[in-house]
Amino acid sequence: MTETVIDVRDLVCRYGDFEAVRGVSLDVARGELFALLGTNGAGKTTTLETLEGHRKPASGTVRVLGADPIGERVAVRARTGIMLQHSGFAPDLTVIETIRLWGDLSTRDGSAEHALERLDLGHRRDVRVKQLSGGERRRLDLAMATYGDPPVLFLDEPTTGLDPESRKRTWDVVRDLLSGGTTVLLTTHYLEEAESLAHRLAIMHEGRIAVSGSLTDVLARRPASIRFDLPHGVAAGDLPVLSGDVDGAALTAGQVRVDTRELQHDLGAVLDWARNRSLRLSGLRAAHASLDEVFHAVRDGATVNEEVGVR
Ligand SMILES: Nc1ncnc2c1ncn2[C@@H]1O[C@H](COP(=O)(O)OP(=O)(O)OP(=O)(O)O)[C@@H](O)[C@H]1O
Repeated sequence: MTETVIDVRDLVCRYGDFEAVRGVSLDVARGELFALLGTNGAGKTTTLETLEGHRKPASGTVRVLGADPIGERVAVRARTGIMLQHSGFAPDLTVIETIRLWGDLSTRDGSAEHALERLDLGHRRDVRVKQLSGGERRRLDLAMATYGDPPVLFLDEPTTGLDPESRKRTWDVVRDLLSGGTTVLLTTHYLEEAESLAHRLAIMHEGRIAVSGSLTDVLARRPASIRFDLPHGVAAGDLPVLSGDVDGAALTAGQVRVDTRELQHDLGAVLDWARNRSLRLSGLRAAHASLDEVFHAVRDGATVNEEVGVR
């Protein structure tokens, strides 16, 4: 049986009269990475802050390793690594002094050198924090969050501002931690980060989870597409009967664009049709919806309140 490490039930958070989180439920199993995506102001950071014990829910429950992050703060903090969206460093301390200070404050045992090496910061150990690049600071943040190998990590936009190379290096570190059994809840604005790392994900919009599940579950919320150029001499009425919708305006312009929930069936029908007529379909493309398309549909309100795949 999979062990639930992070459990959020019907979470509501308010800032004064404003309801920033409006009934969010999610769970994350041991060794799993759950990515929380969403529009600006969707409530991702607020959700994360309640799990980190920084914010008291207006209602609902949050549990980390079975404990209440506020009521059992000391026990939970010792076992969670937190990477905030914005962190404050003492600018005149060196990198190694910063992480050692962190180690002294932490209730976890760990090695400052190991934490730095893991994030490829060993060669920067004697540099003052104020001299680090933005990307190096972000890596120092992650080194501090992962100091002493906590079993749970909360990462709030860990790769924002990193160049693609540094981002990929960070992903490798996160993958290593996952394979060692670490449980991760991550927020990000980079959809490819969620595609690359997440076992499951949710897209939040205006305080609610609009859609969640595995990547396959989430992509299945939007129709797949089939595209090809209308072959020369073929009339629109000659096209095969498909379960999906054919875009009439595109057809007038000589393009066949079909949005379908039955990709395999409709693609098979198109290929059979072309083979029987010895037609060559130029520009043929068939694809599931992308995460980007699902995200935009959520932002535009198309799939809000259609949760899928929540265990
Ligand atoms: N301290 C605060 N006081 C009042 N409103 C706040 C406060 N912090 C956040 N909010 C509001 O709550 C909502 C959720 O904010 P939150 O930071 O959780 O969103 P987010 O999904 O993390 O956004 P982003 O992707 O932009 O970081 C937003 O409308 C935000 O303006």
